Amino acid sequence: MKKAIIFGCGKIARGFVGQLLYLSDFAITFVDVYQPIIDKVNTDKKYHVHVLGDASLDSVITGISALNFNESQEVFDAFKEADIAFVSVGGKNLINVANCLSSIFELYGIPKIKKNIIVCENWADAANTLKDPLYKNLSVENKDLFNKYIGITEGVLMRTATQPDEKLAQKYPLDVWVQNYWYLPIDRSRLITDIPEIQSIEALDHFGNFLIQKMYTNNTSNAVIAYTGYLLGYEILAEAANSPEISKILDKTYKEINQTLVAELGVDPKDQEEFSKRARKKYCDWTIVDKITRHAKDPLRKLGPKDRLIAPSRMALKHGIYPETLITTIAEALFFDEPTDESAMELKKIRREKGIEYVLKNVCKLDADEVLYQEVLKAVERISNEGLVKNHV
Ligand SMILES: NC(=O)C1=CN([C@@H]2O[C@H](COP(=O)(O)OP(=O)(O)OC[C@H]3O[C@@H](n4cnc5c(N)ncnc54)[C@H](O)[C@@H]3O)[C@@H](O)[C@H]2O)C=CC1
Ligand SMILES: O=P(O)(O)OC[C@H]1O[C@](O)(CO)[C@@H](O)[C@@H]1O
Repeated sequence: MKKAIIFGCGKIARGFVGQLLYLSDFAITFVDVYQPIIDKVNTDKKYHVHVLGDASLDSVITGISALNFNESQEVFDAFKEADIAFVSVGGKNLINVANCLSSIFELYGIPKIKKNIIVCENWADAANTLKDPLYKNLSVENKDLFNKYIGITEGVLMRTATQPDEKLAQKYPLDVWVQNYWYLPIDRSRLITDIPEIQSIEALDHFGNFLIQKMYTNNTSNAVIAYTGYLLGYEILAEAANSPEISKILDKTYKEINQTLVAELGVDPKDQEEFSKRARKKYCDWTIVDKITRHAKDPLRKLGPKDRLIAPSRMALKHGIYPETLITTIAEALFFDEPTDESAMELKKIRREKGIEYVLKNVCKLDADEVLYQEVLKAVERISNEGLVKNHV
């Protein structure tokens, strides 16, 4: 049996990468930092992936075990034995994975067997975000070995792995409810050796800016639906996406996005239009019952300069396109104050104590004299006058 190691044991690790590996006959070792999930994997030794809308495609995943990242010798052994490695921990945690891995390599060396690590995150420049700090911390000798034996590449995640309601999550903590979508393209150019055959994973020769195109189409429009939907009082993403108010906004959003990405990335206009239609269809899909609060979660990350709102808005303005709905969404995201979301509570605290302009400068990293900064301030005033944020100030 082939072996894989997955850093992260969350919804995408278990519910997407894990299912593809299981169906391709791999034994899987998950490595996480959250002990309860590790214990649960090791006790139950199986979990169920529920494919929304078609239960005949469900899998009961077996052949699994889990480690804590602090079990360094065991993590090293599992990495050494693995035919392939994946990472899916949330982009902002990649630095932590990089530090853990470089410490492990410094302790036990770099296995002299060519191996690829596939980074699976919604994060601009995901592969380098892991690779650069990992590499920097290695000794000269290990840097040489790393260059010879380790490839770090990235994939584009287009399957949604939903957040189940509390009762289900408590009863079946390892199970995952996922979109009926399977394709996982990765960038071939950064592989150090061929990858083993895995169902639905394809190494693309012309990967280029695919991750950026996906993030600034799917995740950008997802943010429009989520932050607007939250302020309008919707709970489920598909309800918001299909609502008359948000449908109208989305007509404009996809135009803004498509024009921007055609200008910035040089992608084919027809392809980009089709790509954006698929994104819209996905978020309007009633079979994917998923909470707005999950999609809007972590606004401090999502308002960052390289993330789904600020970066494409800047690109649009640079090309003379006015991203009206993206600007409004930035303003709305500033008021996402879901009490169960730590990042939202932190944002609210900063906003209340230091003001909107402070957030724009320090979270979004906007300059006070740039157009986007001024336009977001106008949008904040507009949505405040419209009464949209009256319960969220
Ligand atoms: N859930 C979804 O529908 C989709 C998620 N994504 C992206 O996939 C990534 C993972 O998302 P989810 O699986 O939904 O998140 P999740 O929150 O369900 O799982 C993340 C897991 O990583 C673990 N973790 C955090 N720091 C770690 C570290 N230093 N070392 C090892 N494990 C660590 C956490 O304990 C958790 O188990 C994110 O970048 C997300 O943006 C992309 C497309 C769809
Ligand atoms: O936490 P993030 O970055 O929004 O990642 C999860 C999102 O990615 C998506 O798959 C978008 O492609 C959404 O369905 C999901 O909300």
